[in-house]
Amino acid sequence: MSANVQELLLSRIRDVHDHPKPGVMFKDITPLLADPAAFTALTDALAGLCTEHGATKVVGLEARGFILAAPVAVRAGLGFIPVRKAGKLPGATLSQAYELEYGTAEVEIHAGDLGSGDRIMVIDDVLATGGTAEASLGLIRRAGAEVAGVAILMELGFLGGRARLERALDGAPLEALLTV
Ligand SMILES: O=P(O)(O)OC[C@H]1O[C@H](OP(=O)(O)OP(=O)(O)O)[C@H](O)[C@@H]1O
Ligand SMILES: Nc1ncnc2[nH]cnc12
Repeated sequence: MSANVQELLLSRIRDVHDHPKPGVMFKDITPLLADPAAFTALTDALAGLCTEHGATKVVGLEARGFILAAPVAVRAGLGFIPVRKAGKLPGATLSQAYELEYGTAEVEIHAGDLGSGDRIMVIDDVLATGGTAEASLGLIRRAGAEVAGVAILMELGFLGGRARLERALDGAPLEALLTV
C-alpha cells in the first residue's frame, strides 16, 4: 500500500479521548467510512491481502469488522462469514469465550459456514489486546478450516495484541495497514 493511501486512511481516523471510559483513546473509523475515496482505498487494500494470501473466504468480526469485511469479500470475489457475539446466530454454532481487559466475552460462528479446504482471512478494524481475534482464530481452527491470515486496519502496538496472537496464528500472517 502506498504512503499516500496510508496517510489518507490515517487522516480519516479520529482520536476520541476517554471513550468508552476514562483513560481509553478510542480510534473512531466513522470519518473514514463516510469518505468514499478512503473507504474504497481501504477495501481495495484489504481485498488485495485476501488475494495475496490465497483466502477462499472472509470472516468479519462483529460489529465494526462487518462494515469492512463485507465489501472486501465482494471485491475479492469471496464469501463472507460473520463471527458474532454470543446468542445472535440461529444455526448450529461453535462458541469461544475469551478474556478481555476486565471480564470475559464470547463469540460464535455458524459451524456449517466453513470447514476443511477453506482458507480464511479474518478482517477487523482495530487490533487492541488481540482477545477478539484470538478467539476467532480458535473458532476457525475448530471448524477444521485453515487460517490464511488476519488483516486489520489499525494495530494499537502498545497493547501487545500481536504477541498474544502469535500462537493462534501458527505462522499465518498478521497484516496491519496502520500501526500506532
Ligand atoms: O483486540 P481486542 O482487545 O479484542 O479489541 C479489538 C476489538 O474491539 C472492538 O470491537 P468491540 O468489541 O468494541 O465491538 P464493536 O465492533 O461492536 O464496536 C474492535 O472492533 C475489535 O473487534
Ligand atoms: N482504543 C480502541 N479504539 C477503537 N476500538 C477499540 N477496540 C479496543 N480498543 C479500541
